Amino acid sequence: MCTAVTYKKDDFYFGRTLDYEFSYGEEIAVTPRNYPFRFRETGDISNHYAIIGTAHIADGYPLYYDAVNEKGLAAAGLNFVGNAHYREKINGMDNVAQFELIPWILCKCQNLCEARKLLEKINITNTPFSDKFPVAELHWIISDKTGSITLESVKDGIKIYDNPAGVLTNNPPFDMQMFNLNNYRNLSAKTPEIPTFSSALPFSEYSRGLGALGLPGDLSSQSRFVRATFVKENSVCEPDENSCVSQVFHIMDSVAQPRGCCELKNGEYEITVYTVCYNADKVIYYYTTYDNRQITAVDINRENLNSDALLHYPMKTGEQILFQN
Ligand SMILES: C[C@H](CCC(=O)NCCS(=O)(=O)O)[C@H]1CC[C@H]2[C@@H]3[C@H](O)C[C@@H]4C[C@H](O)CC[C@]4(C)[C@H]3C[C@H](O)[C@]12C
Repeated sequence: MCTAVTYKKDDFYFGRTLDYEFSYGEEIAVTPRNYPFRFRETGDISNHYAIIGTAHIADGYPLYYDAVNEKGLAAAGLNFVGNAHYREKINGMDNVAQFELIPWILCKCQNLCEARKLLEKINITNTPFSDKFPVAELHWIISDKTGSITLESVKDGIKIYDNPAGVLTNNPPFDMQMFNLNNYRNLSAKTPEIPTFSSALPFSEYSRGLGALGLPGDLSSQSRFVRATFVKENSVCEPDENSCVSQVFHIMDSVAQPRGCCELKNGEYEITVYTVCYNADKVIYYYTTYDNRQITAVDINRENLNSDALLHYPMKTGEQILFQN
């Protein structure tokens, strides 16, 4: 399972948890403006917006899972198993392989408005990167400070939804996730003053937090969608950078997976492998990993963005505990 969340304060933040039973060996990859991107069907792009994100690097190519470009446009791919459906090449369309989608959008578009326009002719193809990598069944959230959209390629064709929640998890399709929120419209951060259940019974306010009783606490995708949306919508924080970064990690912690609670058929456990929070305005990548809870950062502005050489930083995965005595 995975969850992506956006957060707007003075700056715009974009975060995601990557939940899985193993790691593909991801790194923080900075693609500078002159790195030549070779797209299988739409040609080469040798000059583009610089990109920072999480990627598995294969043969010198960044296979991005999530990323933001230097203009503040962000995107993330999340599992959409059983629903994602990609096609063969179609003449007259922009034929983009599933693994090319994030770089293709972030290379070309500086904001969500441009991304919407670009996606008008998209056909996501089932071309694998190589024999080593099966095509990943994903759907995507694409966001900037003005809002978010969800992109799904299903049997019926391409679906592009406005995403007013600014949240994405996994199955079911996005329109069903949004509809399901209706079932939780009574939830509140405040405890209701007057019980609506009955005026004849002696209800007591025996605990704080009663307003959100019924918020689903499990790890299913639909429950994480509701929970992340509720926590995000009720989130309160100061506008400075450290407070916002901390708050976005808190929102994502509300849907994180501790080892042991989600056992798979093969006896393995799904865990939150890493959590990333991008400041999309300042283009800084903040992350934690399952075993390294200290926030670590990579700032794109410290790199030579006019270069043509892909840069990558391995994630720091070991716990860093600060002893105070
Ligand atoms: C497994 C990841 C998604 C995690 C997730 O959504 N988990 C939820 C599980 S579930 O639905 O609830 O069961 C996805 C997100 C991005 C994916 C990677 C990116 O798409 C980049 C390449 C694409 C290649 O085709 C396959 C390898 C790969 C390196 C992908 C491996 C894997 O499918 C990743 C890492």
